[in-house]
This record gives sequence, C-alpha cells and structure tokens, in this order.
Amino acid sequence: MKKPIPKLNRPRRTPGTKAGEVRLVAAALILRPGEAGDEVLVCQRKPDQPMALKWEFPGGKIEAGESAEQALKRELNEELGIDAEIGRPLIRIRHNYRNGGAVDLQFFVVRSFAGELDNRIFNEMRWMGFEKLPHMDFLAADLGLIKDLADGKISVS
Ligand SMILES: Nc1nc2c([nH]c(=O)n2[C@@H]2O[C@H](COP(=O)(O)OP(=O)(O)OP(=O)(O)O)[C@@H](O)[C@H]2O)c(=O)[nH]1
Repeated sequence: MKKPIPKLNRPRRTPGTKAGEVRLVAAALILRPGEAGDEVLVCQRKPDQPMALKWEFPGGKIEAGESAEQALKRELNEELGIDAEIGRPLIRIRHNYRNGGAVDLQFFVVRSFAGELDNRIFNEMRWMGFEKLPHMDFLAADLGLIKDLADGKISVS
C-alpha cells in the first residue's frame, strides 16, 4: 500500500484566532490638512507583534455588544490617547489571511479629535500623503484601499 502523503506543517495562525473565525475590526483614517492635500495617520506594528513592522491604520477588534463606532472610539483612546469624533464609514473590506485568519474591516473617516496624539502601542506613527502609501509595507488586507486612495478612486471628503 502506498504511504499517505505527509501533511505539510501549516503556518501558525495569528495567536487568538480560531479556524474559521472572522475578526470584526474597525479602523480609522485620521486626517489632517497638509500642504498638498489631506494627510493620514499611519502606524507601524511593533517587532514582537504578529505581522511585525507592517503598517496599518489605528483601530482594533470590535468586542461583543459594541458598535463599530464605539469600538473604534475606545481603540483610538487606548492606542493614541485621543477622544475621536468618528465620522462617516468609508469602506468595508473582507480579507482572508494566508495563515487561516479572516478579517472584516470597517474603515471610518476621523477629522476631529480632542487631546494630543500619544503613541502608546506602535513602533512608529507618521502623517503621510495618500500618494506615498503604496510605497509603505502595509498589511495585506489594506492594499486595495491604499491603492485606491493613492489613485484618487476613493474620496475621503
Ligand atoms: N487596526 C488595524 N487592524 C488591521 C488593519 N488591517 C488588518 O488586516 N488588520 C487586522 O485586524 C486585526 C486588528 O485587531 P487587533 O488590533 O485587536 O489585533 P492585534 O493582532 O493587533 O492584537 P491582538 O490579536 O493580540 O489583540 C489584526 O488581526 C490586524 O492584522 C488596519 O489597517 N488596522
């Protein structure tokens, strides 16, 4: 009888993600007027986090009982120390990561917040013009969005 084909070692999932689970996430495009149009705040994950040193938009998981807006307000307070006014929903993206995890991301526009930005969890934070975003190493789920922003196909106004 033929030997069964050995199974490949599957890549490890992001810690805390069960098979088939979809993470519901809310994230913010925090905008400020720049010299050549809007600039957006982008944040880099720490070297010891999953998907280390990738760039992303601030935000995080929506907890049970929270609306996306409530979750985002809480996350922006925890991550950046600000009290943000959550603006209009911009786009919703579903993405299956290669490690088996899936995310359902809801992006919101934020143009106004109280308090000073305080980097509490990220490796680095930067204000960037949209045209520069495709040159940064962003999380895979965000790639379509940042290309559309850079190409002017999605408007934040
Ligand atoms: N905040 C944020 N998360 C994103 C973006 N794009 C994207 O795929 N994600 C994914 O959405 C999830 C956000 O949840 P999170 O911030 O609570 O997760 P985490 O991995 O940083 O920490 P945790 O799982 O230990 O709580 C992560 O799996 C992250 O990879 C983005 O632009 N912003």
